[in-house]
Amino acid sequence: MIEFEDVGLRYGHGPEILRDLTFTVEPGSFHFLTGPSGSGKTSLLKLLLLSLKPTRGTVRLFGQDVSGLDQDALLRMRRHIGIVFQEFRLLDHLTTYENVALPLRVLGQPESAYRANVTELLEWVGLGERMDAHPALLSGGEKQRAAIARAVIGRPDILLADEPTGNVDPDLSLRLVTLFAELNKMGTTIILATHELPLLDNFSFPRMLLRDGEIVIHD
Ligand SMILES: Nc1ncnc2c1ncn2[C@@H]1O[C@H](COP(=O)(O)OP(=O)(O)OP(=O)(O)O)[C@@H](O)[C@H]1O
Repeated sequence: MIEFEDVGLRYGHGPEILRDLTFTVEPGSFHFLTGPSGSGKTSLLKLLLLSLKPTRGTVRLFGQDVSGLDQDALLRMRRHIGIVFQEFRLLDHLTTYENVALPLRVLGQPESAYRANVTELLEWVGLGERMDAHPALLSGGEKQRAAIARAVIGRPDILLADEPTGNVDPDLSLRLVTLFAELNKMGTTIILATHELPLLDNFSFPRMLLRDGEIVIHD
C-alpha cells in the first residue's frame, strides 16, 4: 500500500533532512512513527499526504509511483488519505457536526446522503451530545475527537496522525490511541506520529524510529 525506496528529502538548498528511507506499509496495518523533535516525522507525513515531493527515490502509494501523477490524479489519490493535525484545524464558525460533514459537503454530497453517517460517527467518538456546539466551546480532547471524526468521515484507506495526543492528559491520550486502534480494526491503515514513548508501550504495533532523518528501527 505504501512503499518507499531510497527516499530523500531536502527543503530548498538545505541539507537532506530525510535520507535513504526504504520501508513498506501493508494494507490494514498500524505503525507508530516516533523520534526526537526535528527528526523529520512531520516531513515524512507530508510526503505520505502528497503535499511534498521527495527530492530523490521512489514513493509508491496504492501500487502507483506518485512522481508520474498529474495534479488531478494526485488529488484523486489524496481523497483516500485522511489526516489529523496536532492543532486540530477545526473551523470556528461551523458547528462540530458541520466541521465533520465538511469533507463530504466539499465533494458535493447532499446533506440527506450524509446526515445519518455524520451523526453516527459523532456518537461513536463520544460527541453525540456536542454536535451542535462550536469548536471554541469544546475541550481539548473533544476537539481532538472531532478532528479524528472529520479525518475518517470520508472512509480513507490511510489515516495519518501528527502528534494527535500532543495536547491532552495521559488518560485521554490512551483513549485516543485506543480509538485509532478501533478504526484500524475496521480496516484503515494507520500511521501515528508521536514522541510519547510510554504511551506506545500500551500497544504492540510496530514502530518506525526516525533519528537524524533516517529510520533506525522498524519492527
Ligand atoms: N518548510 C521547511 N523549510 C525548511 N526546513 C524545514 C521545513 N520544515 C521542516 N524543516 C526542517 O526539517 C527538519 C525536520 O522537521 P520536522 O518538522 O519534519 O520534524 P519533526 O520530527 O516532525 O519535529 P517535531 O517533533 O518537533 O514536530 C527540521 O530540521 C526542521 O527545521
